[in-house]
Amino acid sequence: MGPAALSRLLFGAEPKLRRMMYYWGATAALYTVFVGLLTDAGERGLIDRGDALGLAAYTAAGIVGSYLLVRLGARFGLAPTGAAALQAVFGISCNMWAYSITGPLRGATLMGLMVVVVFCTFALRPRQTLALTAVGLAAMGATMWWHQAHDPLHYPPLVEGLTFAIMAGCSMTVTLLTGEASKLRARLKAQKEDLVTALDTIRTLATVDELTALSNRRHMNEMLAQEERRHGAGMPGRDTCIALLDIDFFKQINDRHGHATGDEVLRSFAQAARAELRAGDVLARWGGEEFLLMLPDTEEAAALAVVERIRARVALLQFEGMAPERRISFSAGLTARRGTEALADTVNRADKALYQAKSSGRDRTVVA
Ligand SMILES: Nc1nc2c(ncn2[C@@H]2O[C@H](COP(=O)(O)OP(=O)(O)OP(=O)(O)O)[C@@H](O)[C@H]2O)c(=O)[nH]1
Repeated sequence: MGPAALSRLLFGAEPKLRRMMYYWGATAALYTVFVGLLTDAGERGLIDRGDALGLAAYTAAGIVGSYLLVRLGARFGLAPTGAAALQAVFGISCNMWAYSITGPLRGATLMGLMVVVVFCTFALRPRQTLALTAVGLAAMGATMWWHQAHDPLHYPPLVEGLTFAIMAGCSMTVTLLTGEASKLRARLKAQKEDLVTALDTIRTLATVDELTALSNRRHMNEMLAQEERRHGAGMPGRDTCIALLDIDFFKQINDRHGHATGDEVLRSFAQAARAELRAGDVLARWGGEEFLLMLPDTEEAAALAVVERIRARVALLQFEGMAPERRISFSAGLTARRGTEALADTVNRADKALYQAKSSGRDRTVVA
């Protein structure tokens, strides 16, 4: 099994789960350092060795338990927030235990509570973090109270009281500050999502014709340049055909039936033409009632067949308010790219052919 497969097995493949596993790894490393220090203090006789080993075993079991909780929790319906809250409660219990066995070092163990608070801000909402901080303070307060009541010689009430007040002040401040940071992060995330949506809209506006949903002229120019690059890059060059299609007597349609019907004709024309194209063909609205069709890797005869298929389909279109015998027709100029000429020159030739189609009676395709 390769390292990637092993990592997937241990930490899952889903990005959110992997992030939670990463937090687990970081906290596990921190616990290991704490436990290592406490065990060392036990070896040096600063604290009871048996107590230190007991806490080390409890922490090790907690690390394994947390791993299973995060890795497998989702399978049993446990939300990541639930897993994080349980880990935080475990962290608080470690803190209570550490405070109780570390004698003169106990003040330093209170730093652990800060770690729990900061950990929560990554996985929980600010209110939930505040609630867990309150639980942590209550738990530590109870621990301190119990010790000063049962062993006032080693846990002087005044020292315990002051220590508690300092700890409560600090952890509340940290909770509130990290809460603000969380809100800021959430705001940034929302802004990022808004920007992505706005960018999507801008991209659509820049490339799509609003009325027909075809590519617009700007996008078509990009596609022409891309097609030029494709051939320029030494790809086996087959024919690229360009056709310009222009609806006949469109002004009449607008004048007689209104602009809305004119728009409807444009939309239906686009839909009908698109239905006859392959995936690689590109149809764009080139101007008012003029459309540019690019057919890559297509011989002239095949391109002509496509344009005539479009003509047959367009002729079947019917519009409300228009007599059934009033057919929509279009004129077209079609040409194949010659050698390595710029596609702009091919388009110009198609334009001239279109002009000929118009002047020789319309409803026809002239091949240049
Ligand atoms: N409804 C509608 N009309 C448009 C749109 N864009 C351009 N037009 C109209 O299309 C008409 C084009 O008219 P002409 O260029 O004279 O062409 P034609 O009437 O089709 O004549 P031939 O091309 O010579 O057959 C103009 O009246 C434009 O106002 C649009 O988006 N919607």
